[in-house]
Amino acid sequence: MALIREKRFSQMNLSLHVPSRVPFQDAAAAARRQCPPPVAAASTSSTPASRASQFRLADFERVAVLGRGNGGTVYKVRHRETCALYALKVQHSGGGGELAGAEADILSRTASPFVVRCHAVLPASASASGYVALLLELVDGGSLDAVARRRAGAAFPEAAVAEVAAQALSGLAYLHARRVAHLDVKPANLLASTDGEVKLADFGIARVLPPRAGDHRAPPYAGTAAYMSPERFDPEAHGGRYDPFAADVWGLGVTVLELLAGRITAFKKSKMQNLLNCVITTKFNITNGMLQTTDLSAKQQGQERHFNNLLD
Ligand SMILES: Nc1ncnc2c1ncn2[C@@H]1O[C@H](COP(=O)(O)OP(=O)(O)OP(=O)(O)O)[C@@H](O)[C@H]1O
Repeated sequence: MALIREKRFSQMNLSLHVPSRVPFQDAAAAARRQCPPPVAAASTSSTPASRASQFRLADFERVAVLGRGNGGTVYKVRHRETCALYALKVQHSGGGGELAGAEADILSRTASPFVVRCHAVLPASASASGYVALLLELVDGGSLDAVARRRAGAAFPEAAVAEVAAQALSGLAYLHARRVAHLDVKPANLLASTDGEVKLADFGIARVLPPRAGDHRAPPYAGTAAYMSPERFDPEAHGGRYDPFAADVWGLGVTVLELLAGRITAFKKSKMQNLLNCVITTKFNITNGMLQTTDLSAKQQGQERHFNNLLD
């Protein structure tokens, strides 16, 4: 419970120490530059995260702060040479370096339109000692949490939630097929673009799990309590085991309910499963808490972008 309290407390206090100075120029310098209209670097770029040596922090100038979390600060940055826009997640070395490395390691295994892309890991250098930064694809609409806050508690239209659910499930299906469990699925970790794309982000506590059937021993307690399934919230009462993949589906279920209701609601497991199966319009299917998919591509082609107007 102490860990739960610690996590809840840290979630309330989003102004935890993050570096106030990072070694790249700020918006004033950016404004002096002659750049064409800003474009985000292509999410389908062939730049793998492992080619980190191509980029240095000094290659970027800061445009704005996109968000702050427990892991660090995320900046909107512009590449000086190409003027391409990125998100730069800067983490402090007090444990953050290791975490950023794990996050980068997982992101470097992924190349899905439904998962935020990591273009490079920018390691600490002599001039930037203590900082580790992930150079991420910029998702220009921000998190669904922020979108929901702008709507001041108004529920999302069902068609928009269906679209969010379908894309998030596509991301989870992709990850789970590679044995990656996200473990922190919630509106704050789903990013939306003004083009209507939804992407899973923040792999700070994600895990690559060994190929083994059945339940896994519960990973160390981490995540966001409100989005945890009962067996994850209290593993001891469930034999110390839960399925991390089913836990992701649960987190998405709570997310869907929250977007539909405009707040977190109480529910039973069966209700969650029925709700997800009703709201999703693709061939996804939730059976016994697990995500089943068939013929992803056929359904993806038919997706509509219902929630675009929410981002205005
Ligand atoms: N690629 C991105 N494009 C646009 N905005 C982003 C991007 N990545 C993160 N953000 C913004 O920054 C915020 C914090 O990012 P993120 O969740 O990755 O940080 P964190 O420190 O790991 O957070 P947490 O404390 O929830 O674990 C997000 O909620 C979002 O608003």
